[in-house]
Amino acid sequence: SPDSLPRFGVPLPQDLPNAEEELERELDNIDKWGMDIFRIDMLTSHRPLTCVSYTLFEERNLLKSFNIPPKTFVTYMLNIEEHYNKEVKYHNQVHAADVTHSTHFLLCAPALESVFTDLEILAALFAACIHDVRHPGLNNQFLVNTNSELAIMYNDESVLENHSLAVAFKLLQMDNCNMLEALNKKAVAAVQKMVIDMVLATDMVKHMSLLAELKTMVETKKVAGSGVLLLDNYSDRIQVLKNLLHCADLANPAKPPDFCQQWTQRVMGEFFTQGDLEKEKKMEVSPMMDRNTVVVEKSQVGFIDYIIHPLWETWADLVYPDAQDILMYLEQNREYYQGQIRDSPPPETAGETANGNDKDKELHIDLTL
Ligand SMILES: CC1(C)CC(=O)N(CC(=O)N2CCC(N3N=C(c4ccc(OC(F)F)c(OC(F)F)c4)[C@H]4CC=CC[C@H]4C3=O)CC2)C(=O)C1
Ligand SMILES: [Mg+2]
Ligand SMILES: [Zn+2]
Repeated sequence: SPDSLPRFGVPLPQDLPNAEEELERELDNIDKWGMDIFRIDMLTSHRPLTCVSYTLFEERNLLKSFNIPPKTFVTYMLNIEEHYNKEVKYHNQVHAADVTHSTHFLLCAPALESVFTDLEILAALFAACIHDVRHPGLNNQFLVNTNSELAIMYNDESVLENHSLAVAFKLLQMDNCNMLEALNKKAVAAVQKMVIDMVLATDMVKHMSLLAELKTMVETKKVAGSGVLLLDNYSDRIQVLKNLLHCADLANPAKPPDFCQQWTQRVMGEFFTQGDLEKEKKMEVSPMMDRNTVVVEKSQVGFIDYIIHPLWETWADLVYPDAQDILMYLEQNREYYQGQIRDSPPPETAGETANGNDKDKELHIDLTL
């Protein structure tokens, strides 16, 4: 019947004869880390978020469990997808679909089996879908420095993250978009609180404190007899979910090399666009955003060494041994970028400078001159 939904939630491109079977083949990998989200973006005429989220909610039986009418779910998700900015090179609907898929994969870890309730899983997937909606391709610092409407609205505090949350909950109230309408008030309030806590935790200014808490949790990790994590209070449960979404948001360097490199191209394209705008406005150009000075490969090695590897190493400890393959991709990508840095000096041996002098002696001489 005409009002029945397309099989994958979204209409497929007419000019691609076997789009449906191609898409089915890609979605067969939905439980795998290496699913090709870029191909799904192409096969769905740039609606990967609605397609992936609809497929995941169906696979996890969440539509039936929470009496979410499929039509309402798809209407809301298409609306959310429309509110991601296609002109933005990185923080667009493909990133949202990728983070949603990565969130699903991380929730599948055996160490987390039957740890989270369906309501918590719904909240985590929903948070991933909406976490960057209406992202302008500019970072919080820029919005604050330019006294933007948004920065004033949110008093300079996690401006983008607050904005995405407000837009997502506002869209829920539009005609036949309220996918949570069948949940009781208590459940809606619980989902809303978890989604807010998780999305606010994707602001990179929270990274170091989030990682410190995760490290503490790993050190004091309580495991049930079956090997699954024991999380017996909201604070511990939401802390794992915050870190899970943060890991999904920071998963690009831990993906297969060709996907990692596509994400890098996209994010540098977005960063350089902001850098150009900062130059135009005679502002100081933000780190890693000056297209004339940035060495992309060096930025990636630094990003992996300072941010990505410490986080993923800790996550891998928490769910040991479930994230070992992800760590392998991360180390492989780090070596790739390190190798791409032209005339990169050989790794220094301990205690010697490049020309073989002893570091301390050389430094001493400098100090006395
Ligand atoms: C300069 C250093 C030696 C020391 C240092 O402090 N940092 C961190 C840093 O400078 N940051 C922190 C992360 C910020 N950031 N960066 C993102 C991002 C995504 C994908 C990237 O490439 C590839 F994976 F696709 C990427 O590459 C990077 F090299 F640019 C950056 C987003 C992460 C989450 C939310 C929004 C985006 C966000 O807030 C940017 C500023 C260092 O990186 C190394
Ligand atoms: Mg964000
Ligand atoms: Zn994001």
